[in-house]
Amino acid sequence: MPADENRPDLTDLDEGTPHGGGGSHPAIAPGPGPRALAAREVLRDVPRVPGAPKPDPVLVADGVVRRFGGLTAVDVQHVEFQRGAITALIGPNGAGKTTFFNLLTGFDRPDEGSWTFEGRSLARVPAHRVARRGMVRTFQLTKALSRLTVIENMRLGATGQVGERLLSAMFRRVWRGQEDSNTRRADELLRRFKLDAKREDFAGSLSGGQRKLLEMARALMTEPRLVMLDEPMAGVNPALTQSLLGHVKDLREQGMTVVFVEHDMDMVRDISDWVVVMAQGTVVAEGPPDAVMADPAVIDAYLGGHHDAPLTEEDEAEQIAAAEAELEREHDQEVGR
Ligand SMILES: Nc1ncnc2c1ncn2[C@@H]1O[C@H](COP(=O)(O)OP(=O)(O)OP(=O)(O)O)[C@@H](O)[C@H]1O
Repeated sequence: MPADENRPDLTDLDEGTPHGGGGSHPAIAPGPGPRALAAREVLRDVPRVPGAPKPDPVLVADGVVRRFGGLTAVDVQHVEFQRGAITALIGPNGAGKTTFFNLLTGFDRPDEGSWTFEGRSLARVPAHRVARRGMVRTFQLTKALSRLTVIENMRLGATGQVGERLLSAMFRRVWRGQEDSNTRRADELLRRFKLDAKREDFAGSLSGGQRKLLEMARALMTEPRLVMLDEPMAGVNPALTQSLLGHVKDLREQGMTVVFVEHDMDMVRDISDWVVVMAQGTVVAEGPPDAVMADPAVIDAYLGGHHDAPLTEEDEAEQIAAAEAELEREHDQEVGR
């Protein structure tokens, strides 16, 4: 996404917003459900440090490194995601969140590292197999998928996930033999996501929010246990925000684990049980939303680490001398010397 769009308001980072209230979005569905309460309770005593062990981790990554030429985009030593919880992965632009998502879900390969889902290694497992094992991610509707109808997109979701171009190319082949049970499931999901009226419309004609709902509904075709959402709020207008948040919370109430990347701090605060913060490829902080957002290390990461350190006397004298010299130069120019 373009830099700076949807960036968190830093003034907002250290102010607690009451659950479900305030912020740029309308209030969301009332009160946390039983699984939300259970997830928060189970995470209550987890140490608030990067790499903290979780009581029941469903996804665990170790030493995952991805370099692009000279740039190390991801260098995650250790991170665990708690089963049944909603975990937000946040961080400034370029922190490596999407790259880390791509690595975990088999859309990209790391230079180093290992990770497991439900105790089984996923290293070198391609994306469509990762999906069949129960871990899916949403991905944006590209032009190719926009030219298919809503129901066609849903049927493709049932195939697991492969590169989008291939997905689109596979469409005709996949279409045959898939009609019955998959279509039933697709129609059920479309009803649940209130997209049934759009069944025969081209996906490209949907609004931003409806596309996000379709992405989520499509990801559920494989009956996953872990759903990874990449910026679910990007491009969603306020009218659909509440519905989207409700659906994400509903995934947790149905027993799924959710990990999402998001810049929208209201959403992060409202629905996350736990927040993992990345900066410059590494995990720099972890904890419950309000604690993380008040953490100086997090604010520092968003500010780029350029906090002013106290000046030494020498530095101060140097700065004053430089400023005086500058003033003198300006004065000389003014008087035409
Ligand atoms: N295919 C690529 N080739 C080269 N550099 C890449 C590639 N993909 C990502 N990068 C670089 O890796 C770094 C991490 O990018 P990534 O998109 O993962 O960050 P992000 O935290 O998801 O950022 P944003 O919040 O802006 O989406 C950035 O410096 C980016 O420019």
